[in-house]
Amino acid sequence: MALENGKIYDQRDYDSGTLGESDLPASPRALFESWLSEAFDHGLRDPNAMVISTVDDRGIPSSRVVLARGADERGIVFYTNYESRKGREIAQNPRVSLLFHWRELDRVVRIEGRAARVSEEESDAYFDSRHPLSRIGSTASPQSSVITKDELAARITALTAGVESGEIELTRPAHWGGYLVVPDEVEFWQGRPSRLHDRFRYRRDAGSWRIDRLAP
Ligand SMILES: Cc1cc2nc3c(=O)[nH]c(=O)nc-3n(C[C@H](O)[C@H](O)[C@H](O)COP(=O)(O)O)c2cc1C
Ligand code: PXP
Repeated sequence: MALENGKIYDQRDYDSGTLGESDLPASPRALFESWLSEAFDHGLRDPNAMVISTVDDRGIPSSRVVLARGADERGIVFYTNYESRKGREIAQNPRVSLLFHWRELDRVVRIEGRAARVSEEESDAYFDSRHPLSRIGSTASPQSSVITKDELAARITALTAGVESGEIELTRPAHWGGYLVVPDEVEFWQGRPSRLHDRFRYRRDAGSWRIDRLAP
């Protein structure tokens, strides 16, 4: 047991690999994609899971896990309820922070950027690809609202009955869709022994990316 008298004892060293100047492409995209592929190849569970932090209009931050569903030349895409806490906060302040932690590889990627809704067509296409029960869940659930178990069950039952009878078509509801996070800053962190980690930060700079090594 690592928890004793309120203190947590665990001093694992990080020694899965290194990251050096010669490993760094000119833009962060290629390195992100190779780290994500390695996380999948390693058989990690939910390698596309990331923490997204938002802030409300008082500057109070909040974080939760979502699944990245796209990574391309534009940035990172994820899907959620636009009326959820995170959706309301993004509407007030589009600045977000993303964090991927692949602990079995001793790697972290931190991304700071702005979130904006993807096109209706892009959201429709992703919604239509989802498991039917996930489509029902995200249509019926007023994510982040206070709700009773009975009320949620009633909403799911009513929607399921409507879909099964053919009265309701399970198309994407207006309250659910994707966000694209366009990065301004990306940090790659590779854990190293004795806490002397390799850290490189990419920042947008006059149309290209400036790269700096950061102290661990
Ligand atoms: C592994 C994992 C993946 C998740 N993926 C998503 C997701 O892609 N979209 C989503 O809305 N919620 C997802 N959730 C649930 C969120 O963590 C969160 O509970 C929900 O989005 C409500 O957050 P909010 O009230 O802060 O807006 C996921 C949770 C976990 C643990
Ligand atoms: C509430 C919620 N919404 C959306 C998702 C992502 O669903 P999908 O795998 O269909 O993209 C999850 C995954 O856990 C979730 O918990």
